[in-house]
Amino acid sequence: MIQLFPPTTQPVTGSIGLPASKSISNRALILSMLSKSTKEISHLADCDDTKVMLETLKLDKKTFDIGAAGTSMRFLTAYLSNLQGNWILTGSERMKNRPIAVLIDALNHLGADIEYIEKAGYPPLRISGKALQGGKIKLAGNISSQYISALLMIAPTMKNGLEMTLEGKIISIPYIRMTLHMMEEFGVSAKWEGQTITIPHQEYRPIAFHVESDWSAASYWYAIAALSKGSSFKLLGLKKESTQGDSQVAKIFESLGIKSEFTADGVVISSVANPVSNFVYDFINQPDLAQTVVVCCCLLNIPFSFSGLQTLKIKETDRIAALKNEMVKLGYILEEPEDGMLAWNGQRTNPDYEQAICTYEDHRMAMAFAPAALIHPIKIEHPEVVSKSYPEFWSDLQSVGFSIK
Ligand SMILES: O=C(O)C1=C[C@@H](OP(=O)(O)O)[C@@H](O)[C@H](O)C1
Ligand SMILES: C=C(OP(=O)(O)O)C(=O)O
Repeated sequence: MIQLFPPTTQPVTGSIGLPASKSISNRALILSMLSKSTKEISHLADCDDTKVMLETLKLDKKTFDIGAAGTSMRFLTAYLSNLQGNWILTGSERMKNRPIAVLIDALNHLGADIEYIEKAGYPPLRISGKALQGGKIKLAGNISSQYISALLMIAPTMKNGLEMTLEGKIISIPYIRMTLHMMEEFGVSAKWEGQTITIPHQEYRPIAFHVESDWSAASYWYAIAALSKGSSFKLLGLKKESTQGDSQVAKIFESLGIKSEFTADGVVISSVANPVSNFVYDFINQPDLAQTVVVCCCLLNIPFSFSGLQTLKIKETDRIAALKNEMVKLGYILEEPEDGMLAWNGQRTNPDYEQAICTYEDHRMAMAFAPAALIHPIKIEHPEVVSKSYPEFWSDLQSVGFSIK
């Protein structure tokens, strides 16, 4: 557990070399394998979720423990089911409770041979890999876009390609677009019309690839800027025109008083204006920003009504329950008016600063609550969880004057 203290001098300023995007890194690694590329992937993420991907893709074992990495589990399931050999994929206790049936049913329908080792519908998985023929499938588009990205990436390698029809409301769309965009960079084209994505059989082209910095990681710096009037940070390696849906954080925080100015090597963010007095937002396309914005709005005393949060229950933890449990320790009472929503009407209770914030093996719980140190005394349990996506998070905070005990 750590106790986090704010910088003694404010406003806070600094230049932050953000981590590389794990979403882009993990796609680049799969696409690089599929294109048989020996070319460099530069600025590859150095986080747990990418390390486990790199380790597994060495294929020097038969059983791989994927830990808590959702993208790695889903992308590797599709990749290995299409590759000759017998493989076992397992993961953390939480991973064994994150659903994967939609992906397994789709792959098995395409001719894959994947069995559940413990509980039906969840990892661990036994995969008898073989070249898949491809064809037509239908699958739910409203549970996790990672199943869709996993299937899309192997699609052009299958003899008959893939025609995928998505059922229900499609969630996390920017991540699907990111996959298709990167596949295009690796030489493969796709057609997306309505609910159907079609990818004929094609060859991937090996290319050198540079990974952008992570816009989701940038969100914690936006929150710090919003909570410390007059503060300013340069966030290195971010691009305005990004395939990352979480680049929308710049727009979201405009409502919270933050200006974003793009330069050749990143973005300069500064707190310049007063925030809105009430905030309504639909996070369906940016689920990973929700925790940052929920915590930040409470701390700014801005009542909110947020929707599009239905997928938060099956991420690293049930993030809706975790936010409600932990915000109350700081004295904010959140409500869940209906499934997929979280709201705060300004209702407060006495905070209990003796209670540390629990992080539930969720990196984003630790990082979303860290900015709270600017307003409340705060202790955070298991701060090491940040290594899932942002290993240098605490040292970056220290570099701008936060202290940790
Ligand atoms: O494809 C990706 O890189 C991701 C997709 C999203 O998951 P869902 O599609 O399950 O919402 C997101 O939450 C996750 O952190 C990364
Ligand atoms: C949901 C996340 O990751 P994943 O699903 O890849 O484990 C995340 O990083 O917030």
